[in-house]
Amino acid sequence: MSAALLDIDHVSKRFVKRPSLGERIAGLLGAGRKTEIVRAVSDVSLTVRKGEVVGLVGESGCGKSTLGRIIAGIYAPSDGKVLFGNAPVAKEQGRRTEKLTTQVQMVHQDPFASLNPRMRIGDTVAEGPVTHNIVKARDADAYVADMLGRVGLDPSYRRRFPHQFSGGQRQRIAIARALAMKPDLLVLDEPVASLDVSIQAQVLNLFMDLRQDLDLTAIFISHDLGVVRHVSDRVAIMYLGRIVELAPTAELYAAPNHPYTKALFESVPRVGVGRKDFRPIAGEIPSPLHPPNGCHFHPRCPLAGPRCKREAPALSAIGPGRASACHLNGGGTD
Ligand SMILES: Nc1ncnc2c1ncn2[C@@H]1O[C@H](COP(=O)(O)OP(=O)(O)OP(=O)(O)O)[C@@H](O)[C@H]1O
Repeated sequence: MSAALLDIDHVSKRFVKRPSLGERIAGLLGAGRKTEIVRAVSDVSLTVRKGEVVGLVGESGCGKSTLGRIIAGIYAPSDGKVLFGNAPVAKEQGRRTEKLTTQVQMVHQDPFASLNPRMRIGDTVAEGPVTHNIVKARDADAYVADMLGRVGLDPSYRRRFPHQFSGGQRQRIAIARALAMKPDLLVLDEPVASLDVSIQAQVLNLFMDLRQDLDLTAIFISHDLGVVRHVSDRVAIMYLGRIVELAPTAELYAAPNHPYTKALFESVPRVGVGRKDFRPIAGEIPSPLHPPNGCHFHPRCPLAGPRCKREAPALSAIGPGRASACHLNGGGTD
């Protein structure tokens, strides 16, 4: 088994949500909202080995992007630490977060928003590697041409602007930009969610090819269980800021353990004319401003007992390489 490359150690992230001007004025009249704390990520620990792809799955708002940004050094955690090759990925400088490594790169969901519309894509791809002395300015043009070729784009496209590309091509450019930094770890945040299904398959296949060619390690964030199954070696299921289940992909899909994971699988519509064999998860995701006590999933869990309301279950081993955070696995729910 290869060595740990990334060590996420008891990481939490809280955002301070301040009231808007209107809410502050309403506050003066006794009806406003106070400053509140959003608990986006709560006490997450995860180790990722070199060459591994770990999928991060969960419903909207469960903290996937926030965790991804912490791993990429864009946000500093409120508590805990993220070590990449035994060194921190970021540190806080007053109110700013300073990223300390170029070896972790992130690919964002919306390739149009993440590319500067006024820059030729060749300059966009070259900017990071030249700034960080990964390539000399005089060699940048050939370097960019090589990177575009790797992601299946014609190298002559480097003189074009982002608006001249389709969504799938823009996502390839975003991947080329990240790869140009010669990263050891990629964090891909919903990289295909904004693309048509047929284009999604092309970008996923590109990722799989690059993974093999470059021996990439990656965190692949998605709400789509089908996509994650295709690309990941292991999967972490998140619910309201916590990892509730972690397992090798094949085992998770064959036999999910946590009631939330099971509910998530059952909520996925399956292909089949006139079939109605999916069940949406009952109830709403609670707000991370006021997460429920105990197990965060208990208000929606068909198996919850009194203990689930009072005590948060720890993410504990349930078999080799598998962990789940449910009282049903030990001690019961009473
Ligand atoms: N900068 C921020 N300030 C305040 N709250 C934030 C900030 N970023 C995220 N949040 C809140 O933190 C929670 C987790 O958000 P996050 O984007 O990490 O979830 P997600 O699982 O990636 O969801 P989605 O798939 O919709 O992006 C949400 O309630 C979100 O509103």
